[in-house]
Amino acid sequence: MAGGHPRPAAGTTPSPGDAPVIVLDGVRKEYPDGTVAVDRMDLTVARGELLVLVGASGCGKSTTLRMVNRLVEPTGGRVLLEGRDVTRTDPVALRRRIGYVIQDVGLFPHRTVAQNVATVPHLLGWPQDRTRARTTDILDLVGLDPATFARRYPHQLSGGQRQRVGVARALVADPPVLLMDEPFGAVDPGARRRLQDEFSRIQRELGTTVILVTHDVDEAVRLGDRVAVLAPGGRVEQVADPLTVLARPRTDVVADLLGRGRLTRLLAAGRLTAADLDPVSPPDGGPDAGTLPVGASLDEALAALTRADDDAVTVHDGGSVVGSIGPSGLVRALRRLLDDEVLTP
Ligand SMILES: Nc1ncnc2c1ncn2[C@@H]1O[C@H](COP(=O)(O)OP(=O)(O)OP(=O)(O)O)[C@@H](O)[C@H]1O
Repeated sequence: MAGGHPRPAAGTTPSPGDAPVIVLDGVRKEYPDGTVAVDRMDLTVARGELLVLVGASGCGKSTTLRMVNRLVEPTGGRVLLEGRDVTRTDPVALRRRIGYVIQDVGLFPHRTVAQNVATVPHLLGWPQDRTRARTTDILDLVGLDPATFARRYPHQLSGGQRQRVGVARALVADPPVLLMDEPFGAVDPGARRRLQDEFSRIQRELGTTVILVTHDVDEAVRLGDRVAVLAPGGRVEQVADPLTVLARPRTDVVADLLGRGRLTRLLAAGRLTAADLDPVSPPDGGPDAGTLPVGASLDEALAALTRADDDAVTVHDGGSVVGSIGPSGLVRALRRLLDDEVLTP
C-alpha cells in the first residue's frame, strides 16, 4: 500500500543517532484554576516508536498528549515536533500532521464511514480519485470490508467497528505522528486484543510515531516499544522497554501499578532463549505439534507444558530440535529476566 515512513527495524529501539520526532522539554501545564497537571516533564519519542503513557487516573496523561497537538497549551517548557516548537506552529496545520484518536472516537454521526474517513483528505484538497482509493485501502487495512461498511453510518456499527473507523480516519493521510487517548477503551477484552494486534501491525507497517495513553498495564506492555509510568503531576517514574519495567520497577509507584500481576505479565512478555533449555537425548527429529520455537513467549511455554504428557516440551529453532523446556527451565527463564544485567535500570 502507499505511504509509510522510514523507521528502524520492527521492535528495535531506534538508534541514538536518530533525532527524536517529539521532545517534551521541561513541560508544565497549570490550568487556570491553579491545578498543576504536569510539571517539568522530560520525554522524547523516537521516529517510528510507540511510547505508551500509563498511570493512575488524573496523573496528567491526557494533558500531556493534548499539549503535543495544542489542544492544551503548555504554560512552561517546550514541546518540539521534528525540532520545531509546536506553539510556533499554526494549530490547524499542526493537527493535519498529527492524527488523533480518542476513546469515544467522535465520528460525525450524519456522515457515512467513507465520508468520516475522508475528512482530512477533504481538508487537504485531495482529488476525489485519490481520496476514494486511499479510503478503500485504509478501510481494508483496519479490517473493515469497504463494500460492506463504506456507506454505513456510525450508528450502524458496533463499538469495535467504530473504533476501527476512528483509527482509519486518523491514519488515512499517513500522518507522521499519531496521538491516541484510550483508543481501545470502549471494546470488550477479546475484540480489544485483536484491535491491539492489528493496530501494532499497521503502525509498524506505516512507521508512524505514536504516543498512546492507557490505564491498562497489559495494553501498555503489549503495545509499547517503551512505557512511561506517570505519577500525579505528570512525574515520570520510569520510562523503559516493557520487559525492564516489569522486571525492574524503579519506584514503588511503578511496582504498585504493576501489582501482583507482575510475574504473570513477565511470562507474557518474556521469550524463551537457548539458555533456558535442557539438552534432549536422543534428539527426536523435526518439530511436531507438541514443540515450541525458540522465541516463543514464556506463557506459551507454560501452556504447552501444562498440556504435555510429561514434564518437558521440545524446543526447535527452524527445522531442528535444540533442547527441551521443563518447569525448572521456565523458572530459570523468569530468574534470568529478573536478574538480567542487560536490562537498563
Ligand atoms: N481544564 C482543566 N481545568 C483544571 N484542571 C484540569 C483540567 N483538565 C484536567 N485537569 C486536572 O489535571 C489533572 C490531570 O488530568 P488529565 O486528564 O491529564 O489526567 P489523566 O491522567 O489523563 O486522567 P484519566 O486517566 O482519568 O483520564 C487532574 O487532576 C485533572 O483534574
